[in-house]
Amino acid sequence: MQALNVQMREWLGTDYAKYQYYLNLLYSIYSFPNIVLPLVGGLLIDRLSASKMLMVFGLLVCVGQGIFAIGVSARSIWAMVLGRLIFGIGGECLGVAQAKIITDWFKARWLGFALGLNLSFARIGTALNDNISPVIAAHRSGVVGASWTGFGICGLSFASVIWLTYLDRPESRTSAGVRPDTSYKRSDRIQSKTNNIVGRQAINASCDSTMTMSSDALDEEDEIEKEDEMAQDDQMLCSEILTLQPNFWILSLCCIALYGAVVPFIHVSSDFLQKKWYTNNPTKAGTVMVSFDSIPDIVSAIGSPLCGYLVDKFGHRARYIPLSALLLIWAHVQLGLTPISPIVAMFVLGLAYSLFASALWPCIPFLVKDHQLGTAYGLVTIALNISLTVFPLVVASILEITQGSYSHVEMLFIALASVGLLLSILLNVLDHQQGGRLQLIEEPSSGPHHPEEPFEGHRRSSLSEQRLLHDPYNPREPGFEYRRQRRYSRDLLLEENPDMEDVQAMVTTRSVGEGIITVIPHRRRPI
Ligand SMILES: C[C@H](NC(=O)[C@@H](N)CCCCN)C(=O)O
Repeated sequence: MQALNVQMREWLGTDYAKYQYYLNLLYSIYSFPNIVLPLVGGLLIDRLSASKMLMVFGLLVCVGQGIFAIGVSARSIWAMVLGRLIFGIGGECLGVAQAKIITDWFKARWLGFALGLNLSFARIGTALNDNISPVIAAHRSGVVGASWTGFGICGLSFASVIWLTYLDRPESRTSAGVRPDTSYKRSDRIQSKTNNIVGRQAINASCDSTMTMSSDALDEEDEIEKEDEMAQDDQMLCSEILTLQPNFWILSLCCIALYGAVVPFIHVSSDFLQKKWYTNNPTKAGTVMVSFDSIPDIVSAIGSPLCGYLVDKFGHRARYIPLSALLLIWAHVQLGLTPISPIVAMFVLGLAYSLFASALWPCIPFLVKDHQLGTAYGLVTIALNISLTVFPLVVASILEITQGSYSHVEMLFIALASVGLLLSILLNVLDHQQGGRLQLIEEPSSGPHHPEEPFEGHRRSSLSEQRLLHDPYNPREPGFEYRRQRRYSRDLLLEENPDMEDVQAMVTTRSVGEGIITVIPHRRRPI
């Protein structure tokens, strides 16, 4: 929207004041419903399935952009508003579903890098939109052409949603050892429970059964049944939101403060930079500002996957957050209170943006249980949208009251970054007291898996870090099912030619009907 500012106003034929009202309305209508709806989206993702919901949200994005483009073609502001409303609901919930799927697949390794790469594509999209939309609009087709180009891109995005849904199907998850999606797990569990019951009845009923069960195997079966019962309870309930740990809520507050110190600034940065540095040189401002505006997004497009990689490699993810808050304070002090050229400060801002976004989102899976992930991402997305709704309005009010004084606006951003700094220090202190879960290293596994290893994947962790892991064999611990599956598939894969006898030693087989057996992977216990 901002990219097409002038051209859109000319196309709609409205005066400056009315257009500013429309522009704010189009932005607010995107964020406002997302103060609540990502929670609904997240709960649906946890209770149904991330890839099914991804399809729904992807469709909403296409429908929303289609209605918006129709509105632009017909010069109907209300159709444009409706389009943005639907686009916003779809877009933000789509982000929640994406994060959930990425976490499911990369939780044990490369999570920071994978989430960072996802952020990188969002930033590239923003930078391309900022720079290419005005060029398209400057040609014969104008803003109508630019809006329909946007619709075409949403169509391409929907095609990749379909592809992703295919890649993320239950069988691929199972064969890759990835935690199955909720709806599949539930039907699968009902089936396996039925099989267990049938198997047990068959064994109990036939004294002459050729299959005898050792007492160990019977214990194992009892444990599996107990796990099944416990897992039945592991459906995300709304009431569980209140039981999420304080560190999760502090992280959400960090999200409000830090995004609030970056995104609303990017929205006004073009005007600010022109007023402060290029007042007497509008031509230079006109040519330079496009790229200046995009510096934080471009730096973040490159920086986010790199920072994500650092987080994966060296851990300490929560420590990057106060560091990024310090960088934000530096950038805003330099921009707001000094006459030094803004280029360096804009780079620093982009670096901080990369750093906190790629550290903050990968913290979430370390703070909630697996079945709460969608809801947790939804809640942090709500925090993000509170920030994106409230602070642009605060910036607009400050500009109105101070008659356009950007020094006062910069004071707001410095204050937000400082609040982010304090909150992130508090997060680190609390996390340290609880054993440092947020600082763990998740490293790509390479060598063989040792049976005594207490957690899935190879990881360099200090003793204090390991102490907090409690019992990784406890079905109530976050990621239990995931770890069991990973152990099982890794054990099979590590054998170049898995010998059937070895495989049999890892599983219990049950005859549950004529010609039908169930295979239950054994739980490995630490030696
Ligand atoms: C994760 C976070 N998401 C957002 O800020 C969303 N509002 C979508 C932004 C899409 C890019 N303009 C982020 O991108 O850091």
